[in-house]
Amino acid sequence: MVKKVSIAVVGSGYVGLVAAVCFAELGHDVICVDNDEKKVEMLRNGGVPIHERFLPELLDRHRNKGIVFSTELGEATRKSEVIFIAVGTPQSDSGHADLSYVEAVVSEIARSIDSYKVIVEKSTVPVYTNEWVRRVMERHGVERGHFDVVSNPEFLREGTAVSDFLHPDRIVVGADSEASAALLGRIYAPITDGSYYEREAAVPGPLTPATPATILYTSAQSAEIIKHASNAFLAMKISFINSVANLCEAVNADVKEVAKGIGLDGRIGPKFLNPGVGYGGSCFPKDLAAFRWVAEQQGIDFKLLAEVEKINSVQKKNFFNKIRAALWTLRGKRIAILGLAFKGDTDDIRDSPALDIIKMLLHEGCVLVAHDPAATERAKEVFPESAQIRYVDDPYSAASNADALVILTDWQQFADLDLDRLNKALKFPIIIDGRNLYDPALMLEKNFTYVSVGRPAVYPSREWYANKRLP
Ligand SMILES: NC(=O)C1=CN([C@@H]2O[C@H](COP(=O)(O)OP(=O)(O)OC[C@H]3O[C@@H](n4cnc5c(N)ncnc54)[C@H](O)[C@@H]3O)[C@@H](O)[C@H]2O)C=CC1
Ligand SMILES: O=C(O)[C@H]1O[C@H](OP(=O)(O)OP(=O)(O)OC[C@H]2O[C@@H](n3ccc(=O)[nH]c3=O)[C@H](O)[C@@H]2O)[C@H](O)[C@@H](O)[C@@H]1O
Repeated sequence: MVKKVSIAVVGSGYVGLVAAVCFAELGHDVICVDNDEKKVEMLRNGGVPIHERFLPELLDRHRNKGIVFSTELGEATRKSEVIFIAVGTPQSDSGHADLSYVEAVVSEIARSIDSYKVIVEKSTVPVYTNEWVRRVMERHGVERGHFDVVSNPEFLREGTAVSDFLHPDRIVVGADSEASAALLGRIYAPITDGSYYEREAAVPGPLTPATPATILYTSAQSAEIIKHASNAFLAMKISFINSVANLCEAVNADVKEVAKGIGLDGRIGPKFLNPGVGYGGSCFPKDLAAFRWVAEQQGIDFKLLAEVEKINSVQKKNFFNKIRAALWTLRGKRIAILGLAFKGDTDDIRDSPALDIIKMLLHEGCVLVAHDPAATERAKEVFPESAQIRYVDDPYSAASNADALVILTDWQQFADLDLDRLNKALKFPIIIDGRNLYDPALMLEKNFTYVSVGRPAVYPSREWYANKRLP
């Protein structure tokens, strides 16, 4: 039997909405608050603002039962035992995290509080934010005994957010009081005691009743550092393999083989060793900058982080140069673009490397025809349709009569394309693949010029060219 906790989640973005729905799925009573009235209206009326697997089903299951949507933070504060803050913490001009949204929420909580509350940092924040939250509460006249502050960072990935949330590698709870640690323990109990995984309609994932989720209790500062250090480490792994990929290209080695060989070492592991067009998204770039700032503030020169960022930025330029090298000149060339989102399975284009590369191509005077299974509408807000860029509904229309096709996002749909159809659709069968979705040997067999990342390029044979009458 779940011991219900009444929870307010502030922010209905990727993290807030997924957390709120998952807390309802775990049996708690949730009020999800956002100050964006349109979004709240949409959520109340059955809309789903983000592309995330399992989210529509869970929303249907819990809407107006376990979860309600509201714009009233004061009321939600009074009705809840625990308030999770999941608003944005974007990068400011000087690199550090802009915590003004967090501060605004804390001030509102302080103005509304009427009994003991646990305030939880769910947003990614720099170390000592927990201390600042306490100070803001006190400045508003709330006594320390009336609240606790906990850091409970979120590790979900977009695209697999619901399943990540309900099947986490770990739950980190940075609590400085026993009462608040116990309350957080109660919230996550169904997944730490395994009872959730016994349920018939439980969201599937790797955890089972016998191997439930692990909860790690730390100090608030440690929890804050764990979040930044985790993202920085993952970004470092990507920049590392991108550098190895560049070396592989220079010596005719295959980075896929190399990554497999490295990843089989249990101390390294196989994940996050896919080279590509550089990492993007709303988190790695901003969290790396924020972590670097945190280190700087403490007088620590964490040079490695700057190098990770530099490698990432150069990787995008390297890939653009590959496109140029494959096409010789770019002005007026018609290029099919597959992928706009920062990675597959999401409609999120924030800090998408695809958009950076599109910008470079447009700057060179290319004519682009782009397709993405979910992110097109968002991309149109950045690059509105014009004589230079059009958006189409399927990959083959994008390829039709194009001088080359460029793959920028790792959607499974792009890995499953009919290569014969694609070859016929393109004016020249040239693919520059920033996500290594195809086996070069197969591409050779299918008569493509195929350039990928960290692997030898392949070119159709002379006989094939001789038999093909070029348009
Ligand atoms: N997107 C992701 O995959 C992950 C994000 N995070 C962190 O979680 C935090 C939130 O990220 P996202 O969900 O991506 O942000 P988001 O930008 O998608 O959503 C933030 C939401 O907060 C709302 N909001 C802002 N101020 C508010 C206020 N005063 N009252 C009520 N609502 C308010 C906004 O209207 C928006 O709906 C960030 O710190 C991020 O670094 C952590 C793990 C994963
Ligand atoms: O703090 C956050 O917001 C989240 O940031 C990342 O999640 P996310 O940004 O959703 O996506 P990832 O799957 O980590 O991918 C990030 C970027 O790295 C790229 N990537 C990833 C893996 C890889 O091997 N190679 C690679 O280039 C992706 O294409 C994407 O552009 C982390 O993986 C989450 O644990 C974390 O909670």
